[in-house]
Amino acid sequence: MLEVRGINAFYGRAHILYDVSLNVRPGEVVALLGRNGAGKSTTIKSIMRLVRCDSGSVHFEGRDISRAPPHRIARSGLGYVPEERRIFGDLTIMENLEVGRQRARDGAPQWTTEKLFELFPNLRERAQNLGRQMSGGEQQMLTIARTLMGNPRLVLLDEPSEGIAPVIVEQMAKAITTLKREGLSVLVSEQNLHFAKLVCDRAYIIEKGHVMYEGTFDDLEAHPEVRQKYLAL
Ligand SMILES: Nc1ncnc2c1ncn2[C@@H]1O[C@H](COP(=O)(O)OP(=O)(O)OP(=O)(O)O)[C@@H](O)[C@H]1O
Repeated sequence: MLEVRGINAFYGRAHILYDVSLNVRPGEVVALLGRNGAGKSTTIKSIMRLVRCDSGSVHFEGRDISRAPPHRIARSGLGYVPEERRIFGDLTIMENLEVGRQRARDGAPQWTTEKLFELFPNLRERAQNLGRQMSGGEQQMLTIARTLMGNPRLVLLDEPSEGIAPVIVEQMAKAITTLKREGLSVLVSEQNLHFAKLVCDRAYIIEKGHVMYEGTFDDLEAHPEVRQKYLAL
């Protein structure tokens, strides 16, 4: 479904990702784990072509999107939820959702505002409030909901649990499990191993721009030295 092969990414002259490869199969929720600064966001931005990549390729549903502009990639059914929750503070929650609306897509769950309010009940209560009046956790939910309004087949979620209260993290985990049940594929970048374990089928670990591990959470459980080396703070 999503196949990243050997990408090298750069900010200016700084080489950040080294031959990063990973894949997400249809219906899978896959974690990209790693410490602060390991290269998780850069990997996700590289898939969306928001960062310069000099080699390798990205295929989405069999099509090479390595040279496509970001807006074209987003329109092809690949949703992106950035870490820095870019909601519109002067628009209501309802209006924020409308901004994300795209056509229905074959093979993708179809979202309405009503269905999204079932997924994130907090948003329903505050549908007419302005974006800027919401808490960090609610803004995170809104960013995900707005992306879902585009009816994507796969979503890239950049650190959804970062900086939000534990009770909201739990709601987020439940929501992602529902997305999986709806048939959506997800690549989620995370530092929170507990959260990732709750929602993901398997994981990649990235460290200093290199993929160092690929496997299931049971494998990871059985190898505390891997967790210690690449994930412990
Ligand atoms: N715009 C930028 N210009 C230059 N270097 C950057 C830029 N953004 C990130 N970096 C560097 O690239 C490396 C990878 O950063 P990245 O944001 O991908 O890490 P991350 O794993 O997502 O961590 P975080 O949890 O901090 O987001 C870091 O060394 C970071 O300092």
